[in-house]
Amino acid sequence: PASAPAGPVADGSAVVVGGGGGLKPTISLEPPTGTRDFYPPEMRVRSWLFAHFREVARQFAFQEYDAPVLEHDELYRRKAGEEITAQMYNFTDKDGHAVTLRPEMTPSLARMVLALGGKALLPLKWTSLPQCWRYEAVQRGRKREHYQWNMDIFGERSICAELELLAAIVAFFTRVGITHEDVGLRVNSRGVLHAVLSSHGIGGEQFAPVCVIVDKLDKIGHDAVVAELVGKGIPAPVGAAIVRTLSLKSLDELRALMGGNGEAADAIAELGRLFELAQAYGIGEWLQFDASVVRGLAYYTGVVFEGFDRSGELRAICGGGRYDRLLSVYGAPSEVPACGFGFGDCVVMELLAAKGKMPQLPHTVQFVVVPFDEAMRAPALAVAARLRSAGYSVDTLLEPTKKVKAAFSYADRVGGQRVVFVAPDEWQRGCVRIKDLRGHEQRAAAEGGEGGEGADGSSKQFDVPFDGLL
Ligand SMILES: Nc1ccc(Br)nc1
Repeated sequence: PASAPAGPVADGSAVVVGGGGGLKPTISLEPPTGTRDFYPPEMRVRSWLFAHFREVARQFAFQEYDAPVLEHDELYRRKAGEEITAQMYNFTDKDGHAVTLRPEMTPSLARMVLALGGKALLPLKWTSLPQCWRYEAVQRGRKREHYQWNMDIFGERSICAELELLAAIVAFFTRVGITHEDVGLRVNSRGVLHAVLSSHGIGGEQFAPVCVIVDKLDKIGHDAVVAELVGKGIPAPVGAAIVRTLSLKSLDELRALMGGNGEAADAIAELGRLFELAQAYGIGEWLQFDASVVRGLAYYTGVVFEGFDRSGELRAICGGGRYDRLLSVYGAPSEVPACGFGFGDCVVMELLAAKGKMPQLPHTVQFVVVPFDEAMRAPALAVAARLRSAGYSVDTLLEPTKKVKAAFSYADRVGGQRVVFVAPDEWQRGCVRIKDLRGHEQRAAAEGGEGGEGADGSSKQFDVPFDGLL
């Protein structure tokens, strides 16, 4: 504001950047299109969310890894018509290399596991919290980056791997106060789709593009899906049969339609086993079979799943599935079974806000050390150092002040819980004066006074020997 002083003042009030006249930035104050700044309040929420992700990963015995945000373009060359590969944030670098900001983490993970070769001790359970990117046309006005919690298991062919992943997702929701009445997990298997295509003599190379098209059913509708499948050489009656399997509402219906043996029957039996074991894990109420779940990534080969909010207001909260062929596609000498999920940081925030579960995370500091004057600055630093050596969070008032009000004003602003005054008289006696600010607003309200004084007139302040400050 124009009235704000140009420089620091000793009354503890905030100095406003750019005060003393209109701000005339010589740079853009906005981050690049589609990206976000995380100011401290938003960063506290993000750190809170990531801490829950990491704590669940720890409880499920996953190990954290990371990879460069920049990858070779070739890692994502899948030609299955996916949106994710059509919107890559890719470019040619100064060495002429075709590179891209990663649109997802799974290919980087597959590359790392393949690089380990025989040294990869399977099963392997790894987690990461990568920032992932896309380049969308500006008019869509959508974000171009998000953080996506990844959890993956390599080396386990049975649905016990999917069960760990689903249980981890449930554990996260439970930790943040979201219940199975708020959200659910839709589960299906691409094995059924693969069986339908095989039964019509349609080869494996068409499987991924068909899945990508069928995943658009909700968006473009039945006829458009069948038409796009025809465009991929899938006769309309086969396309209609595929779409029909997606509308089935139960495993029994699916079993009845697909018959009791062969690839479809195996996929259905696996799903039945998954739902049965889910009960033992205590997550049965969260899961439901949904034949329409396909997910839009080309490399899924088996069970697929997604988290959804039961109000129907939000987009998918998370999604994942089995991808047993990805390492083979990258050249692995034999098939390495794998499954995993991605859980973005945006939709879950909308969900928490809608459910009133957003955390209140004020900035707090345990001690604010205040030198009485310049002569007390050195002792004040010694006091701060001693408190920090004991593990406390300590802010030091950089501008000495004799005004208790100024000290309180600053301490209030930075969320200080106690103020440590370092003044000559107490220091002569080897002491500092500590004033407890916690709850003083309540005391002030109760007494209608300035606060800082106890109900019995005693102030919540006490002198403490410097040597006893631990
Ligand atoms: N794949 C991807 C990357 C970035 C965002 Br925002 N959404 C999806």
